[in-house]
Amino acid sequence: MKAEMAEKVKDFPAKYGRVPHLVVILVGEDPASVSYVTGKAKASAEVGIRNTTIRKPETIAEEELLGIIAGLNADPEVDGILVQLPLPKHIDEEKVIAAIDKAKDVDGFHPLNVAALWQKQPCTLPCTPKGIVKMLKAAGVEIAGKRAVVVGRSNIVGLPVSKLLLDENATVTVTHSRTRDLGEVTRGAEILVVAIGRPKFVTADMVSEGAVVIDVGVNRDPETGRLCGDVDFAAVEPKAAVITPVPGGVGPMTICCLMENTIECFLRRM
Ligand SMILES: Nc1nc(=O)c2c([nH]1)NC[C@@H]1CN(c3ccc(C(=O)N[C@@H](CCC(=O)O)C(=O)O)cc3)C=[N+]21
Repeated sequence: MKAEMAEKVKDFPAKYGRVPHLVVILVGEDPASVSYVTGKAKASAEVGIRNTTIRKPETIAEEELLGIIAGLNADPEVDGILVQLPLPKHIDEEKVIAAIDKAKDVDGFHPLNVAALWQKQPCTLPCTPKGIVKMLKAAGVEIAGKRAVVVGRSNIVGLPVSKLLLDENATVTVTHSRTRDLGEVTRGAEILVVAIGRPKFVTADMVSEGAVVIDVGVNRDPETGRLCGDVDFAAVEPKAAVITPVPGGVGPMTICCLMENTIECFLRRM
């Protein structure tokens, strides 16, 4: 994907006079957030997208952050705005996301983009759910008619990926912390998407032979301190038809979709 996008972007200066410009706002110094933001800058460079990262201290006032967003909204040379989440507790995340121009919302988190998604109208799709469906298709997984089980009901992954799978005509079950007999439900999955944020939560006994397993988790393994997913990969991989690893699966795909969304926002403005 990155090579294809780079090929396309190469022609943009001649065609449009400039390349797409993504602005990432990072508040505070959480090491995980710093590492994700660095990943986004690196991918931008590979694709030929201009990246500006604005770093602000943890103590920034909500008003100042909203002021920065207003400036970026008004800047004709900014195509995409991403505010790295989570934000410090004194800042209202919903208010900040809603302040971003919907046309520059490369995350697809703006309430108008969310509404458009649920109404099947054209919109910027959230990066992780979009990447998951792309991966399934690229791997030749038929989605229509399949039993898909989503573990987790967050606004950024669980809910939107459920909607996208429904749009692909899967029969979707959304499970969560209050689901009874979770293992029984997940064993019924032909496609299992796990996004709950608990290291190695999904064990081999919860997965049926031949299932397609998508692991959205980004956790630290409490024993080794290494990055790990929500799925116990070593135990589940032998049973799965296909499975995404962590690292090297959904995370990099999310970043690719962010690049794609940035290009789409740019092209809509041209
Ligand atoms: N406004 C906003 N948009 C986001 O898209 C967003 C966010 N806030 N806050 C945090 C989450 C998390 N997220 C990841 C993206 C890529 C990897 C990724 O590429 N991970 C690598 C490993 C990276 C490493 O080694 O730390 C991998 O899985 O192979 C992980 C996590 C985007 N998020």
